[in-house]
Amino acid sequence: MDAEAAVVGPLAEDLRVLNELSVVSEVDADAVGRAREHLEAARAILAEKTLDGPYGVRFTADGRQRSWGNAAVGLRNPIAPPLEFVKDDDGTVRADYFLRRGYEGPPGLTHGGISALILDQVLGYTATVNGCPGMTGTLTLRYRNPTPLGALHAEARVDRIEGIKAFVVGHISDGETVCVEAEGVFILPRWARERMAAEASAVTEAPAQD
Ligand SMILES: CCCCC/C=C\C/C=C\C/C=C\C/C=C\CCCC(=O)SCCNC(=O)CCNC(=O)[C@H](O)C(C)(C)COP(=O)(O)OP(=O)(O)OC[C@H]1O[C@@H](n2cnc3c(N)ncnc32)[C@H](O)[C@@H]1OP(=O)(O)O
Repeated sequence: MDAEAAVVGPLAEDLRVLNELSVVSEVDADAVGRAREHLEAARAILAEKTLDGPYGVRFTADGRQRSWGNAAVGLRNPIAPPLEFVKDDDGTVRADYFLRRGYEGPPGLTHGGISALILDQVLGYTATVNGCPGMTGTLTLRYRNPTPLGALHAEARVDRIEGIKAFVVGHISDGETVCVEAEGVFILPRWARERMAAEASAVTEAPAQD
């Protein structure tokens, strides 16, 4: 982990814990007030210097990609569980992750929208690392069984690629039972196709070099 990650990663992790405590803490009103005074002090320090816009995608000096603001995988983003992906030799992508009690939807269970967030990211990443990056065009979910909170597993594989479209399938399980199944169509957008075509023709038309 690089030096910046070692500083900002633990901040996001602290905020994940605070998010859960906001839901489950049973301390009295006086204690809540005291906690908020500390949070106000932290807010003032962190707000001293900020980006003007979203984090976006950044690159390190050696070319590694940082999606640190991403709501599913972002190292800096306390909303992100976060997910960490492993890619198998056959192109399958897997993630073991843990959902704290702040991700609740139905009582005691994972919110269905959170499962959609996770599957969108897992399937989209799978398309990208299998050579067909794209925006989510359509994401179809089947909520087969209730999804618990806690330790969960997601995985995805490319079903087929048709030109600019990757058809990806995947699921979330609790280790034993498949809870949510997903199918996604990921499409290389027109603007990206046009940019790539322009770059290809610029290379073709470049004068020969001695
Ligand atoms: C070098 C550049 C690389 C560029 C990479 C670009 C993106 C990569 C982004 C991230 C990758 C990184 C990691 C992955 C992680 C993240 C996963 C989360 C991703 C998201 O969270 S992302 C947010 C939600 N997502 C949107 O915000 C999309 C909004 N929307 C649009 O940006 C356009 O709407 C788009 C691009 C979908 C299509 O636009 P377009 O102009 O390219 O489409 P066009 O009309 O040319 O159709 C071309 C062919 O796609 C078919 N088609 C069109 N729309 C369809 C649809 N909705 N469903 C199924 N098929 C569809 C047509 O039927 C035709 O098919 P056919 O050729 O067979 O006739």
